[in-house]
Formats: sequence, structure tokens, C-alpha cells
Amino acid sequence: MYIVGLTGGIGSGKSTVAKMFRALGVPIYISDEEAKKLMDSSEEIKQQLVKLLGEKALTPKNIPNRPFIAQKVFSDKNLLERLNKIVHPVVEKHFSIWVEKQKTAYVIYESAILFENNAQNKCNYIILVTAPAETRIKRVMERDGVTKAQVEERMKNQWDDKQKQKLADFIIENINLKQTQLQVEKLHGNFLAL
Ligand SMILES: CC(C)(COP(=O)(O)OP(=O)(O)OC[C@H]1O[C@@H](n2cnc3c(N)ncnc32)[C@H](O)[C@@H]1O)[C@@H](O)C(=O)NCCC(=O)NCCS
Ligand SMILES: Nc1ncnc2c1ncn2[C@@H]1O[C@H](COP(=O)(O)OP(=O)(O)OP(=O)(O)O)[C@@H](O)[C@H]1O
Repeated sequence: MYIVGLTGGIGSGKSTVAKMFRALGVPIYISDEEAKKLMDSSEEIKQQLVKLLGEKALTPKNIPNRPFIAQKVFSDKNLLERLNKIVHPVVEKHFSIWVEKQKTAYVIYESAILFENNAQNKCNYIILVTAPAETRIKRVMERDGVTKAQVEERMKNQWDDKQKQKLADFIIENINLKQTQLQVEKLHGNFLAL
């Protein structure tokens, strides 16, 4: 079985693209979503979050206080690295168990920070989703109700597309959704024929 990594900066549309692959029957692992679930359910992670960021890292309902954590870590590289060290090994382990259970010709592993995490090694091929920075900012502002500055803060913690393009095997330019769908179908055909 092949592992196809799917990456792209914030707001590029990787989750949208991942869902197009899912509609074609490909199992998809969305790292953001899985990290969220693991952080909500693991008492060990939660304890470490409190150690790193204080009591406010958890809400009164004992789940991670995401807006508080985001505000802390995206403006402090050191804190972000320490958060990553708490969460990423747990996600990696969870992914390895998940992938073993899949029975298709290939699976999709979606992560915004695939290259930043050096996770390209676990992928056979990598698809990069791109869109102009201004478009990405606008999409995320609309989707999450956040400010331009908040989106840019996250962008600063991610590689730019030029760096990523050098390491990607395939690029999907996600501007027009119909064109994106066609690119996905073409790649799906390629992967099935491998
Ligand atoms: C800081 C947190 C609580 C903010 O939560 P929030 O709901 O606001 O954002 P969400 O998780 O949906 O992420 C949205 C986007 O932010 C960017 N982002 C998230 N985590 C990171 C990170 N560690 N480094 C750089 N960018 C990131 C990505 O583009 C991501 O798609 C959350 O992102 C988190 O816990 N991050 C650490 C875990 C992680 O790295 N997850 C992503 C891949 S495993
Ligand atoms: N081609 C497109 N045209 C218009 N809107 C789009 C397009 N692609 C994605 N969107 C919208 O833009 C927003 C961001 O897309 P999506 O959530 O797929 O991005 P992402 O790369 O997964 O973002 P993040 O890194 O924040 O998780 C969503 O609201 C989505 O519906």
C-alpha cells in the first residue's frame, strides 16, 4: 500500500481536496482532526498542556482551550515547538495503527506541516495544494471568523510554497473547485495504475 502525503499551507484547501479523494473511496487521515480528538481524550496530553501553558490551557469542561493555546503558541516559536513535541508523537503512533487497518491501494495522509515535521519520509508520494496567499488568508478569515493578522501569524510558522514545491511530486492548484476536482480524478487514476 502507498502512503500519499497531502499538504499545503493554511487555507490552501487541503481538507477540501482530501474530501474529494475520500468521495472516490480513498481512506484519508486528517492530522488536524485526529490531533484534536487525541488532545481532547488523552489525560496525559492534557496534563502536559497544563505544565506547558498553565491551568488556562484547559476549559472548565476539561478539554483543551484551543483559542488560548493558539494565541500562546503561534506567537512564540519555542512554545509551539514544545507543543508539537507533546502532540506529534501521539499522532504519529495513532496514524501507524490506522494505516495498518486500511486495505486500499493507497491512503492519503493530510497534514499542513508535513515538510516542517519531516514527515515526507513516511510518504511514497507527496501532493502539494497551492493557492495565492491573499486567497488563502481570505478563505480562513471567512471560515474561522479570525483576523488577517491571526492567519498571518500561523503562516509565519509554516514553510512558504517555494520551499515545498521543491519536495512535492504533484501540485494541485486549488482556485476553481471544478478544476481541482478534475486534477484529483486524474491523480487518483495515476495512483491506482501504479
Ligand atoms: C494550537 C491549536 C490548539 C489551535 O487550534 P485551532 O482549532 O485554532 O486550529 P486547527 O488545529 O484547526 O489548525 C488550523 C490550521 O492551523 C495551522 N496549524 C495547526 N497546528 C500547527 C502547527 N503545529 N504548526 C504550524 N501550523 C499549525 C494549520 O494550517 C492548520 O491546518 C491546534 O492547532 C494544535 O493543537 N496544534 C498542535 C497540533 C498540531 O500540530 N496539529 C496539526 C498537525 S498534527
Ligand atoms: N477552490 C476553492 N474555492 C472557494 N473556496 C474554497 C476552495 N477551496 C477551499 N475553499 C474554502 O476555503 C476554506 C479553507 O479550505 P480548507 O479548510 O480545505 O483548507 P485547509 O488547507 O485544509 O486549511 P487549514 O490548514 O486551515 O486546515 C474552506 O472554507 C473551504 O470551503
